[in-house]
Amino acid sequence: MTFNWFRRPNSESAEVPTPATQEETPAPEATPSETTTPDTADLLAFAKAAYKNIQEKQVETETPVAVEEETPTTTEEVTAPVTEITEDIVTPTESEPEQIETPALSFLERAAAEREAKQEKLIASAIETPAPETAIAITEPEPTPEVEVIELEFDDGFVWSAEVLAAQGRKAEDISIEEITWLKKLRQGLDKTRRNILNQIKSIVGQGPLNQNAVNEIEALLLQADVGVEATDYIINALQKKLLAEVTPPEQAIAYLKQILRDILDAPLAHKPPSSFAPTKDTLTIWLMTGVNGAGKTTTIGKLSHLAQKSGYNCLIGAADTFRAAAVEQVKVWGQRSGVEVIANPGKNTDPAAVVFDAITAAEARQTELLLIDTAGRLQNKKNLMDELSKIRRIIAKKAPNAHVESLLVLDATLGQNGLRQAEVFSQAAQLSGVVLTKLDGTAKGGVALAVVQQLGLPIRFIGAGEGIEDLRPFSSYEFVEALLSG
Ligand SMILES: Nc1nc2c(ncn2[C@@H]2O[C@H](COP(=O)(O)OP(=O)(O)OP(=O)(O)O)[C@@H](O)[C@H]2O)c(=O)[nH]1
Repeated sequence: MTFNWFRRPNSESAEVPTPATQEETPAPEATPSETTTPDTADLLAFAKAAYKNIQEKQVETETPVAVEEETPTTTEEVTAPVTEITEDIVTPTESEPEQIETPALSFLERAAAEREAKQEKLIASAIETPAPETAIAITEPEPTPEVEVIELEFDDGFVWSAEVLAAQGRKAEDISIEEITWLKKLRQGLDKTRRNILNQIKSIVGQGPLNQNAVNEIEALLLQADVGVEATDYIINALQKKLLAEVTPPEQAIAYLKQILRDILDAPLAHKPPSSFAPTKDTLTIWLMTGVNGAGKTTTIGKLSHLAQKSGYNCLIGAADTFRAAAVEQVKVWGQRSGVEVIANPGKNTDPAAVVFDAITAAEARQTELLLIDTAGRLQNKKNLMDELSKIRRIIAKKAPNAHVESLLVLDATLGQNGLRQAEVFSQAAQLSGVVLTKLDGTAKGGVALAVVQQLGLPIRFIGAGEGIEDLRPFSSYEFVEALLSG
């Protein structure tokens, strides 16, 4: 059965109820790990049962259990599109009615239908300037992405990951090797932040009532972890309220600290319906991917398209970062790797809105459920960026009025507070609805996640913890905080 990562039981968008998540926790004393987690011996038994179950499944299927690929170093080897269609794009006019054919046809028939549709000039759009180029390239993916087996090991990381899943009410028989592998990666990725800074905070908080010195120390450590001034103030105030007033046993104090961090991370979702974010089957969802060059936008699009494919969604990529020539090539490489088609316009200086237009046409013809759109990371100035993004939004609103649209900002965690300054420009330009935090592996600035949420008021939707195609998953505040403080 296909495992839907976007609706994973312990992710925010889950539809499956979790018996003891942080949202349902009335007080810090009753966090998942304290209420539902059995004692250590039981947890070990749980981990062993999960391990045995995964082993048995592996024997049954005799197929590789996880995917991991080398990041390609050059684009040339794989960029040649399998199919390239060159055609005239008839510039749509404002006055003509919109008619889009979405038949279930073979690939060639669909391509012909698209051509015909355009030739008949039946498509209206909000493109203000005509698309200068006259060719659309559809990079068809190779049939199956490469796979590589990941060894199943019953090690410390496995036990920790199983414990985190157990604490969220998961059953040993439902746990997959991929979930374990991801949690191990997350824990490893946050290792530096945890070791350098948060372990010290944990030991101070665990020592009993906070005196002023302890408060000052915690404050300095949080700032070092790039938690940011606002989130640090919030944490300190909340800790002081609780820990100055009462004598709290160390475990409870730490549980309280974890609760505070989760509260910050979950705050932007407080008034949202739980399943509002995951793509819905049989309807079109469009995610506009924004962010400065180098943040990991292209890589994220590749990883998301792979995740969408394996979660059972029809996915398509629109290469609308036409500002930088190499960006289109890079996105094509990722399309090849994840087995997802890329809609691009091969000419130079093409209108990104025209690419979006073509991508939506293709998405409608192919019954695409998730369309990922790459956008330019750098334009001459903020106004250009705003103009371009709003033009893209207008095209989407006109051409796909029923699509569910989200705008995600890709942020490089290693930049810490500097990344946030860039983020503010995008948040003014792009009507952002969430953040993808990349490169959490190997940085000591993992605390920036808290700053992002507190300062931008945006939820983190995905996190990246490595360069491989499997190294990005939906964000879970519970798992993140556990990896940060108890990994
Ligand atoms: N360690 C690590 N590296 C990452 C992660 N995500 C992306 N990268 C690396 O960051 C670099 C930049 O990623 P890109 O996806 O090319 O970034 P971009 O934002 O599309 O930038 P341009 O390609 O310049 O437009 C690449 O070397 C990626 O492999 C991550 O989660 N962890």
